[in-house]
Amino acid sequence: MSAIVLIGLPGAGKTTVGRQLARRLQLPFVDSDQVIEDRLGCTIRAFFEREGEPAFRDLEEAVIDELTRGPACVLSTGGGAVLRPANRRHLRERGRVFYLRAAPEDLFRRLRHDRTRPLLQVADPLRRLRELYAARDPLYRETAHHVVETGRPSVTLLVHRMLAQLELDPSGVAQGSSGDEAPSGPREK
Ligand SMILES: Nc1ncnc2c1ncn2[C@@H]1O[C@H](COP(=O)(O)OP(=O)(O)O)[C@@H](O)[C@H]1O
Ligand SMILES: O=C(O)C1=C[C@@H](OP(=O)(O)O)[C@@H](O)[C@H](O)C1
Ligand SMILES: [Mg+2]
Repeated sequence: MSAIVLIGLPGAGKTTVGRQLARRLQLPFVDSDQVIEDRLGCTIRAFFEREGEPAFRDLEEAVIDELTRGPACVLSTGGGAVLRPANRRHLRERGRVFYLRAAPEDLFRRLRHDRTRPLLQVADPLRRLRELYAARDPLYRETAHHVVETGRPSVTLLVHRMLAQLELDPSGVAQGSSGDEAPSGPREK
């Protein structure tokens, strides 16, 4: 296993939880959005506005391919990483994937003053989050090995729960039902 991967909608806590999880596991923390911003030399929001979403997705796909081949790490992705089939395959086959799930209303509460998320700079961001949830929840579930409910628990508690999952199943091989396994069929590795 090379990467412990966090996926989920904007505001789910991928960056925040991933950083703390990496610290606990003494693994490097990598955020694919941060890698992209470092390479671009500008923010993702600025790049989205200048070049459009498809150009961002091309870059994101290349970065995810590269990072999932790299050394062991905790890898937090951008919320749209699961849109490309190649990303879904690479993340699931090369990593241990946690879907951080939260309801659109919780995400809206966390992000309503955040101006860095390009897809949410619209008149009705809650409606947009509901649309994103409807479109992407099946893709997150298809990609994930574990689903973690993130609406109420603190970041620290979430990290504890993820560490417990990793201890239950350290090899990445399914060991029967543990209550929060993603119902997405047999493991592929
Ligand atoms: N479990 C949580 N409880 C409360 N606030 C959270 C939780 N997880 C993340 N946050 C807050 O939500 C916001 C978005 O978190 P972030 O890590 O940037 O999400 P993502 O990377 O998934 O978009 C941040 O302000 C963060 O502090
Ligand atoms: O949901 C998305 O499509 C996106 C989410 C962002 O990351 P966060 O999930 O960390 O906001 C970032 O990758 C980009 O703005 C696109
Ligand atoms: Mg993030």
